[in-house]
Amino acid sequence: MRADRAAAGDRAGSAADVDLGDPRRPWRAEPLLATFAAAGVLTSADVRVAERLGVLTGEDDATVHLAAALAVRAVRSGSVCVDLADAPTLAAEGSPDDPDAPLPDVPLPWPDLDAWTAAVRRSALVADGVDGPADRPVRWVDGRVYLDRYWRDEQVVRRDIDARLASLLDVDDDALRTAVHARFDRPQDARQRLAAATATLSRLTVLTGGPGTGKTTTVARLVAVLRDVAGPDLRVALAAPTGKAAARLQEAVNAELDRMVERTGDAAVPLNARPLTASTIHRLLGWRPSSTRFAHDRTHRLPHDVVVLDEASMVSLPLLARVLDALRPDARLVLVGDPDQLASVEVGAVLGDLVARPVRPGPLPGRLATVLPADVPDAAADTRDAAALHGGVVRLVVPHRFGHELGALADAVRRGDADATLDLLRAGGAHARLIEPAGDVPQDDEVPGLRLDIEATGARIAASARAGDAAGALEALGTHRLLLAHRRGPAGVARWASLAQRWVEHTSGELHPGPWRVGRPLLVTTNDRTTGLSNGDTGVVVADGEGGVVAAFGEPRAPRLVRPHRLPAVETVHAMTVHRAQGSQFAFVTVVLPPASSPLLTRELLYTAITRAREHVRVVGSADAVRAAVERPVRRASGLRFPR
Ligand SMILES: Nc1ncnc2c1ncn2[C@@H]1O[C@H](COP(=O)(O)OP(=O)(O)OP(=O)(O)O)[C@@H](O)[C@H]1O
Repeated sequence: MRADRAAAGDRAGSAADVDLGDPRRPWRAEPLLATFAAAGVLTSADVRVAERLGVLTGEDDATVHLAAALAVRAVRSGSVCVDLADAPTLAAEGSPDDPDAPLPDVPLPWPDLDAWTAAVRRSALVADGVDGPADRPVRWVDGRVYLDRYWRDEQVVRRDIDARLASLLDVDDDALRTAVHARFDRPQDARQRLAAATATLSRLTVLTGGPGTGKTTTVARLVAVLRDVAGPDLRVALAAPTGKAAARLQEAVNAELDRMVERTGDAAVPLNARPLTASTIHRLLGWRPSSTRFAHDRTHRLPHDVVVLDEASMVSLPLLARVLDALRPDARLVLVGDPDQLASVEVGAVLGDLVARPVRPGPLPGRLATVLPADVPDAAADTRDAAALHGGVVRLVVPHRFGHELGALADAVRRGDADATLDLLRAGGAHARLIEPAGDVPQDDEVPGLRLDIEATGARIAASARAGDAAGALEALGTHRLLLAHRRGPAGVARWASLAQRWVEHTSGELHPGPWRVGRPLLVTTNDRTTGLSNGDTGVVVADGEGGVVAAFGEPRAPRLVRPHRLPAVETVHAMTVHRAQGSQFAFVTVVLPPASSPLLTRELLYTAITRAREHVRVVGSADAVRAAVERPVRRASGLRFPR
């Protein structure tokens, strides 16, 4: 029906009226854009921005407006740009930010690609090519259409990173070799040695690996190597995209440094200013609530000699561009993360791009071969990892923590092997399990084990919370977590969280009725300077032993206690989205998958969900849904994977 209305508008040759009841749809738009909006490909905002840009630049060609609107849509769905040749396929896959929107069900009037490209390139709205004018809002480069500001961020990243890789720092090979072998002395440490040597020699290191492959351990020890080689006063910054990830990084790095001191003695670890602190990337850059700019930028660089960014898969393209702007050209940047996980909720999949992009041959592999000849991947046997070294990419491959089955399962998903994934899930065993519901969406009585786990976790949390044992309550909070792809709908957080709440209350009863019920699991939903709590932090309300209550957050080993009246906005957390859970791990994870048709169901989503589990994962979903997820890698368009 929407398409009929648009077609009617088309015939009239004037602005079309489209679905007045739906706020996402423009109620008046030019016919071509109205048709795409009616089909759910564009939203009202996409159309409005494109039409406005047309007015400002005097461009009245509707196909150019369509390209601009698709560039806005691309950003909304996490892509940096839209490839015009690919646009029809992408549109047919539905809208990732509105999974409930229907897929286009009528053939859409896509312009002829050659004519469309020619119109875009000669438009006054568009800068044509890398050398096109700097004052146009949209840019076309090799078939890709960008909103210009994202193209500029992409250029910052591309140019800065290429410059970083073009030359090496002045380091004494013998000192480096000695330090690296001293800090990583086991045979299985080969890749970790390589990472530490890369971080010392190169101004860019990309340290990747699946869960438990030793990334954080490597960060701690490479800081020690750097200080051994470059001097104890080296200024090191540790940062992560979220407060929770930063807290985890700080804890893990300092614990590893303590272990090193235990092993080798304080004198052998010249680590000034220990313990090291970690912050969010925003805080490191000097985020100011009243400004759109960070305190540190090209004109006021960060003082650090080394910046380590953990959980780099969650870093957006614009944020990495701001980090590179703020970093001194001679400072080292170490990006650490797992590129197979879900990318940033904002624009870009920059870690994945840096791992996948073709790089020019650089000096690093040759130098590493001199320093650590036995540890450099063999170009004949390990082509991919050997070539990646030119880009500063070191991949850790030995899982040290993961249970055997969980590692194999995560690997099958990562490789896109749906049959192997289903076989491993169906084989059951101690670490993984598949529960296949009768219908498209699981009903609560189809997962009795889930109810028992949620009740048991709730009871453990409540028992510790009642006893005033904050560490025990936080420990119990990490026992089991229910994860979902969607926020709303039958397979969404809202429905499953309220079910979980009913189950928990059913067993434990209302201990202390009201908002600060003892044992209530909390999720912080905003950043708060006063308490230092960040969006995504989780905690528990515990008894304070004096008849009152206090909320406990952070790591069980060092709980942070905050009185309820000082808390920022919080929610009860019985279930969360997979996105939210990124950067956290739980002993036991249950993930409820949406129907196979959901555009949110992707390989990265399933991989991220599975790898949140330390011991066991239960996947609730149809075989079709598992297959759809494994076979659908997220496609985020970006120019970084191309030569220019
Ligand atoms: N070379 C090694 N040999 C043996 N054990 C190691 C090695 N490197 C790390 N480990 C151990 O493996 C476990 C996981 O290491 P670590 O936490 O550094 O991994 P990670 O990749 O950061 O994991 P995640 O991404 O899941 O946080 C730790 O217990 C650590 O002590």
